[in-house]
Amino acid sequence: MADDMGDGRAIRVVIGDAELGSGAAALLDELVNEKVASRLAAQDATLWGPDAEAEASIRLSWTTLYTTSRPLIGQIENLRAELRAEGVDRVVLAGMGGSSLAPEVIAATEGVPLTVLDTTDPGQVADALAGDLRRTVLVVSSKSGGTVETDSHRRIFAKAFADAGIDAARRIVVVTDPGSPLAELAEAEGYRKVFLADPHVGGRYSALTAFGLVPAGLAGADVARLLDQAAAAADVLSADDADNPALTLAAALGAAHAAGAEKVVLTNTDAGVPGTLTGFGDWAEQLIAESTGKQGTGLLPVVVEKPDAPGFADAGSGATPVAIGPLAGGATVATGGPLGGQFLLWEYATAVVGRLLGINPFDQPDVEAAKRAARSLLDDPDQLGSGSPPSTVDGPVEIHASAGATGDGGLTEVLRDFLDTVPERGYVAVQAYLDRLDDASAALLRSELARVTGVQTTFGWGPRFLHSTGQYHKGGHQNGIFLQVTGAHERDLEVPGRPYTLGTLQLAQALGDGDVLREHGRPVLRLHLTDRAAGLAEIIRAVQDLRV
Ligand SMILES: O=P(O)(O)OC[C@H]1O[C@](O)(CO)[C@@H](O)[C@@H]1O
Repeated sequence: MADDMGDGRAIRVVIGDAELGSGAAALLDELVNEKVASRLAAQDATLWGPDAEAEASIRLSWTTLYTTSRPLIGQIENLRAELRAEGVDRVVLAGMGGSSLAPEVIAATEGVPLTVLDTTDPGQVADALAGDLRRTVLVVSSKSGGTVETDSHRRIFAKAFADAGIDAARRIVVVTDPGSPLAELAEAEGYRKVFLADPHVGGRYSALTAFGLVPAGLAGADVARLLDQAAAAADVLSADDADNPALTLAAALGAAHAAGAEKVVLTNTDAGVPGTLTGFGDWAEQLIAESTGKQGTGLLPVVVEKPDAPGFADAGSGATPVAIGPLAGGATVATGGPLGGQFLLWEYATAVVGRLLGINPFDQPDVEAAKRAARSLLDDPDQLGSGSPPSTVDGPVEIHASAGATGDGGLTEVLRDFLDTVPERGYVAVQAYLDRLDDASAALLRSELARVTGVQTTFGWGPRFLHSTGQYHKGGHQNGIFLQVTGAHERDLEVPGRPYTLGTLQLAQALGDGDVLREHGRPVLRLHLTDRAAGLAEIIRAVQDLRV
């Protein structure tokens, strides 16, 4: 157990299962003897073998961010005070994956309002635009400076500010890497402020860089405290000691994987308690999936709603139920401690799991394929159309069946055929290219499908998941089946300066990723909702009918 962290909660990892504990103990000895923790803290790029060394040598600065990010605190406070003095107190963040997941969990955990745009759903973006623009600052966050979703949001908001008679340049703040196209553009456009992040930290390890701290800090989160929490955890996480919580977590997950448990089911076991890490699973999901899901191996994170949700206590031998919070609800592993410390805990542990699995935890080789496929569809709008014609229609649901699902019957039959294709120890992935606020009921599909099938089931909002579990779907264990849900748009939005609308981009992303998954031999079923609310209700009913 680590030292107390000042707020009464220490960074800790507990293994609550004897068999898993003994498997982990052997790995733990190995990790301690090989001095993996101290070498990681010293940013030793040789830890993942010669193939990963070049990339690792420019990806390890996250181990000392609790020190190197300190100068940001004053800059964020000053900008926040300036904006407040101008009556600007609504923060909208445009950013995908590592450029939005950390600030979202920081803001949610601290209870400060932050509107996150990590979607191409026109309705969701239109709702964000409908907020009070006079009080709004847009933070545009992108390491590469070339992410299409984020660039689209910037274009849409810049025009909306201008249309409302607001000087857009004064309302756009940029976080990016030095020398990126976005950094250049921000300078050319005279945007209010550019925070240049440390380029030696990858997106999913960037929680404590400007990517995590600027949007959350502008929204009112106490980012200095976050760095204090990470600093307080640093010594224990870098110690070559069997009590090191990061080594314990890595050894548990590594031992579980070696025993066939390639899925990690995550849930909060202290939801509702003050200080609980709200939404932490979604951040950890990207870290784990993009870091480990490659070369046909990896850990598949399955984020579930609560400890008694299907897939957790009944995780089965193919999955490890991990509690974020106290060991409860059937969890075999639990992690505890404040947010800043847990960011660092999971980053250390994931990097160490990468070494145990023999992969490079700092690249994402399969993400680009889906981006390429979407781009080629956007370049050829004829091919895109509204997608190929449905194989059949059941009320408000158009069924686009592929291998394994005949599409001849109604929705229930099609779903039954489709679900029959899941391999033993496989998983079902629900991918909803919808509005995560207005179409929130889509998320019920995860628990309903998991309950009916008894199979581990993930849920992701598209295109957000493409920057998270999307890597694992193509690069990890090839035993997933994919249920895509797309929907008609009541309203669409032009992307200024681009020949496509947001709705077209959203559809291209769904179809493009579907094509890539099929190329990998994976079954894909797309259900298109001509009426979103009625269609979702219909799918949920059809899933429930599978029980009989
Ligand atoms: O910050 P960027 O460059 O816009 O990238 C966003 C996300 O896209 C990815 O590069 C690939 O999905 C993630 O690793 C990253 O967090």
